[in-house]
Amino acid sequence: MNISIAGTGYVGLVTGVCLAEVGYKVTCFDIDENKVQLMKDGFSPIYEPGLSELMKKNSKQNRLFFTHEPQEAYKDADIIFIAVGTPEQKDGSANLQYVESVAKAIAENVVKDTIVVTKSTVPVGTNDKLKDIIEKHKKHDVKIRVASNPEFLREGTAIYDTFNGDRIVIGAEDPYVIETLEKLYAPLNIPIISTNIRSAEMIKYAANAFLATKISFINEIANICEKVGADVGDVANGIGSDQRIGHQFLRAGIGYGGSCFPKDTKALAQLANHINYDFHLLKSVIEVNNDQRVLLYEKAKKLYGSLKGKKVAVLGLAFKPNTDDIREAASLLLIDALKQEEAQIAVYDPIATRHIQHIYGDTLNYMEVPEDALAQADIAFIVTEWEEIKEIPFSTYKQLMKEPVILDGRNCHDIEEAKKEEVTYLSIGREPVYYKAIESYNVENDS
Ligand SMILES: NC(=O)c1ccc[n+]([C@@H]2O[C@H](COP(=O)([O-])OP(=O)(O)OC[C@H]3O[C@@H](n4cnc5c(N)ncnc54)[C@H](O)[C@@H]3O)[C@@H](O)[C@H]2O)c1
Ligand SMILES: O=c1ccn([C@@H]2O[C@H](COP(=O)(O)OP(=O)(O)O[C@H]3O[C@H](CO)[C@@H](O)[C@H](O)[C@H]3O)[C@@H](O)[C@H]2O)c(=O)[nH]1
Repeated sequence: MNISIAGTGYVGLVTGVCLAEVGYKVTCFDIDENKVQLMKDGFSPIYEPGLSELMKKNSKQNRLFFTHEPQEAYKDADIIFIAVGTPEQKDGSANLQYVESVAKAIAENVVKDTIVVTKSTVPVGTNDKLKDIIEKHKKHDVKIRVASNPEFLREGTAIYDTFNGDRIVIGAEDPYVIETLEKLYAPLNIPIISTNIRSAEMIKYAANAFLATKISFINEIANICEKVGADVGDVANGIGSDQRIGHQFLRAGIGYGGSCFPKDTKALAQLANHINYDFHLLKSVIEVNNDQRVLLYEKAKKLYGSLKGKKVAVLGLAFKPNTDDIREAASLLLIDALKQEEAQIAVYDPIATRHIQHIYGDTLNYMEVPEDALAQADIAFIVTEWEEIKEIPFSTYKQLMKEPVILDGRNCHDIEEAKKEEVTYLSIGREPVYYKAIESYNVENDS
């Protein structure tokens, strides 16, 4: 069975590599020529633990190929996965130009019966549209069948998730398609849920919206905890122990980011809007997240009034650990606000720095180690909970900073430890720890 993948972002490349790993011949196609050359040379264009090794192994064993020629990719394919981006448009809805252009390219190049499977996250009804586009533009008399097969992998654990997913969703109406895809995925040994195409498309948005709802819910509980002397960590543990609720996605913090939750929640709200359904709950989830993302900055403002000229360290730039992705990362909003205030900003991330550098150029100081960012800093912001950032002890902050004022957006440290170590430590949804009154501390305002 020949498999082709259109788009070599996280989803496309990981899917391609994992299917090659279980024995299929896979051709990955991308319109970005440089990216394709990089992959042909054996390098992964994205940071994802374990990916480069599997890429090299399967290329060497002649199961994994890369091309930027659509004809080479599509002509002999039995199954073509569409895995290109569906970014957010100005009004929040999903931009379908990339999936639609893949559909056209498929139509122009296929010469045999093919199943076209959409892995990209697309609004309900898109697969029907793609089928129409293919039918309209196809050059040969071949049968094109379509299926929706949404992807649930997380960045940073994408390979693990692909081999250990909770379920594979196959949305298709044609029994031949269902049977073929069930066979394709059989080596992964993951439960398959078969639905019609529209339900499969909806499952993806509903899953992301539900997880985002859990996060915004716990973040609101956190904000209340701060005001009433409760600890959100204990509360999350207390409610999460109820199996009906579960522990996952109850980590309070500075909101959700990344390439999926922000755009997919907005796209679902827009989808509802288009059918005149007011999705109140989801709109609130988005609003809560927008407020949450500026919380650390607001805490700093309450402490100091103005941040002009303050030396600040931003620890962690990626939207979460184990990825270099900065799409919709909380660090971006924080840096923008700090720049506006004319603070002096030193940033550190184990791997995402170059992407931030691309945006901010020489307006920030880029540090190779976190200690250099902390040296003589007035305030440290913990934005991404990388292991190595979590492991920095309070003693290091004390030793290096002018005065240890730590604003932790990911609740990386223990409150009692902060008290014992005599640092100022403000986190999310937990008791604030103030040490030594900096003259402008405005503790009353914080209550
Ligand atoms: N990133 C994730 O963790 C994740 C997880 C599940 C689902 N998704 C969804 O999967 C889709 C892809 O996301 P991503 O983050 O992997 O994408 P990405 O934005 O990282 O990469 C998309 C790739 O597609 C390529 N491309 C654009 N137009 C093309 C065309 N016509 N033909 C071939 N290649 C083309 C681009 O050059 C790019 O390399 C999105 O719909 C996203 O919502 C993403
Ligand atoms: O308890 C939590 C869990 C996550 N987050 C934040 O939520 C965002 C997303 O995290 P995560 O879900 O781990 O990362 P993604 O790689 O964006 O994966 C999500 O988005 C993908 C793209 O659709 C889906 O495939 C995955 O199933 C879904 O988890 C990040 O900013 C996290 O910091 C929290 O704030 N608290």
